[in-house]
Amino acid sequence: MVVGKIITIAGSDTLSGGGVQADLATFNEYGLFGLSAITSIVTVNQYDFDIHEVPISVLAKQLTSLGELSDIKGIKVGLLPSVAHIDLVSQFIKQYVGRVPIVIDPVMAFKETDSVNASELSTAIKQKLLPLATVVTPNLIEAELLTQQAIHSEADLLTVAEMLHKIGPKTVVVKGGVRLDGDMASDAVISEDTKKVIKLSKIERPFNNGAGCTFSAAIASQIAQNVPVLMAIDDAKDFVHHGILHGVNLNDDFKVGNVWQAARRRKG
Ligand SMILES: Nc1ncnc2c1ncn2[C@@H]1O[C@H](COP(=O)(O)OP(=O)(O)O)[C@@H](O)[C@H]1O
Ligand SMILES: Cc1ncc(COP(=O)(O)O)c(C=O)c1O
Repeated sequence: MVVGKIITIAGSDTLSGGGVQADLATFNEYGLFGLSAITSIVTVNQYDFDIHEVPISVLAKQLTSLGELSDIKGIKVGLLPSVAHIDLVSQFIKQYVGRVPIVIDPVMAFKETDSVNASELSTAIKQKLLPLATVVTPNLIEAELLTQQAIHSEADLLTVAEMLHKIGPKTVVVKGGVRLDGDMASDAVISEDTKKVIKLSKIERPFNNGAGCTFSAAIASQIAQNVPVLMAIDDAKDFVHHGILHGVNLNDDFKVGNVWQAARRRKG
């Protein structure tokens, strides 16, 4: 058996909740070999975090290395810290469009990102990345930034997902997650012939750092291996649910712990 190769282009999370670390762990669980280009290094403690951008020339060299590899099965994109990073990654993934699935997780909902920067990033993501995407997976705040619409209900999730679908991605998943009120973690799914909300019970233990990265990496892993996209989304939801349920406590002071990607396999 030959193991398939998949690429993540994302930030490094020093505490391994999200980012490249979550993506690689997820790819491994789905039987793929993950390769990575790092866009930024995120340092975190319980009070704050900082995004240290990787210079554009260094990201370009990583992408050149990855571009020389054969038989890539899919690409997942996470945190891109500036418009210049978005431009470069957009150029890179254009060569793969129509050949392999491309999953874009438009990571922007860092509290420290000021609104000017968020609005610049959001405009660039809409123009340069969403039209290239097989699947795009914004969380509630990112979907609000991308559409300038407030989201308060499942109906709102569906409305903004439809707005984002018109920009060009084949499938849109807007994640309500813990941010939407209610007992359920609900996500809206829109594609050409689908309009639905998927939901599982909301887990109260706050071990969901990395939930979004893990969810989109799980979708990418499956569609890279020809699983139909709607089945891949349902399975990714189950995968991340187990990961939150059996998440990793960092220390007693941290309010949030990490998703554990091996949870479904190890805990069943
Ligand atoms: N506490 C939770 N209980 C159950 N599912 C959750 C919980 N938090 C997030 N999810 C689910 O995990 C996935 C990732 O969502 P979310 O955490 O909103 O993304 P992000 O990490 O990008 O903010 C979604 O399917 C969401 O519904
Ligand atoms: C590099 C990086 N990307 C993305 C995220 C977002 O993670 P999540 O999956 O919780 O949205 C984080 C969070 O710490 C991160 O450090």
